[in-house]
Amino acid sequence: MLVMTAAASFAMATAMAVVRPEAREGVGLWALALVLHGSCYALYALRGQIPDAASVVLANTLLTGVFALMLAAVEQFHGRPLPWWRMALPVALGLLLFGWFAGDYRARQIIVGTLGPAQLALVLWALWRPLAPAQPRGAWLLSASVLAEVLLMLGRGALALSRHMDNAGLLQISPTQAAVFVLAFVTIILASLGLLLMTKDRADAANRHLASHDALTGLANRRTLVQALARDMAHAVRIRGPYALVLLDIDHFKTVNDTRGHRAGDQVLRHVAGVLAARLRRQDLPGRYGGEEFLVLLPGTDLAGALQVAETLRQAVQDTPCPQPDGPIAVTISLGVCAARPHAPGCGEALIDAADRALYAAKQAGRNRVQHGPAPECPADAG
Ligand SMILES: Nc1nc2c(ncn2[C@@H]2O[C@H](COP(=O)(O)OP(=O)(O)OP(=O)(O)O)[C@@H](O)[C@H]2O)c(=O)[nH]1
Repeated sequence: MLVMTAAASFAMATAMAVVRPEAREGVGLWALALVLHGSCYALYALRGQIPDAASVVLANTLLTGVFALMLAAVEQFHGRPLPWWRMALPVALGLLLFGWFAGDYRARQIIVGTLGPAQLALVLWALWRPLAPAQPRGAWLLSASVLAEVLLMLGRGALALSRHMDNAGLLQISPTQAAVFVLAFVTIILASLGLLLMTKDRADAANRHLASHDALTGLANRRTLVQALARDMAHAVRIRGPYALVLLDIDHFKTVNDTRGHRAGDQVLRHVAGVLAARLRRQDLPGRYGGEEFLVLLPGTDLAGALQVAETLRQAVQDTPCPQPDGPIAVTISLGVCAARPHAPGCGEALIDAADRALYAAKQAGRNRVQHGPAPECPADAG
């Protein structure tokens, strides 16, 4: 069983190194912990055949190193590097105690039963603080495994303390000992899968965000806007409620690119996105519709409300120049507004076309202004 646990640890470490070779989210540190874990159990298995300094002192000290690396891995997952001394401290303490009590199996069980749970409690603390991971299923699996290991070590420590454990040693075959090794085998695998699941869930969430948001401004991208509009239309048709759109475009943006450079142009786009997002209600959805054009969806808003929102946005952009190292860039926007009480799902496209025409009118009228058009005719067959 000891050899199997060692082999499983090495195999799991290899799998983790292969599955996520970038190893930036604690996976590399966790794989290293598994290598130490495998080495520790390999040394346990050689008890009696190699000097006790290796099979007792080194093996048990390696176990404190395993838990220290697990803590470092979880901290790294959360983007908090663990100072080296916090890793070294329990290892140094372990080396001292296991060296001192090298000949006393019961005393060593008491040390493992106190130092190990204390280290693993820190792992759990680091895992859930200050906030639970957004997708907690991997963290739950890891926590349950770590908790089982903690209970196991506490139980063995308590048995040793109450002298209900004879001093025969690690390789004594007993049902308790066998259960302990099976549980240790299972928990290390489940805990490792828990961490892998955490990194996978995080990567999936990042991919979903990438697919639905504009990489430059962080706002919703065109695809998300179109999907949200279709969903909103169905809702607005059902409740026969008002719905409005604002299509806006940065004025003379080409001049910004030409005179201040493309990088400054990108910063102006980010800046305008920030101003829009800061001024809107939670239920409104601003997004980048293309190039230097933004679309704002305003559910439950009539024309008067939409004109008010558009004017607030225009004023806010005008009042907030984009800060740059070589001097702020004054920015203005032109806005086209359209509102309707949609009666057919196909009204969304008609609304965008109408807002586009209003935006064109705003540009023609001199820019830095809001224009609105009449409520559009929706496709007759769509409702
Ligand atoms: N920096 C940067 N520029 C972009 C991006 N997307 C589009 N553009 C530029 O936006 C500019 C749009 O220019 P035009 O369509 O002529 O519009 P404009 O200069 O704003 O003029 P008006 O809209 O009529 O006021 C072009 O120069 C595009 O290259 C981007 O992601 N980053």
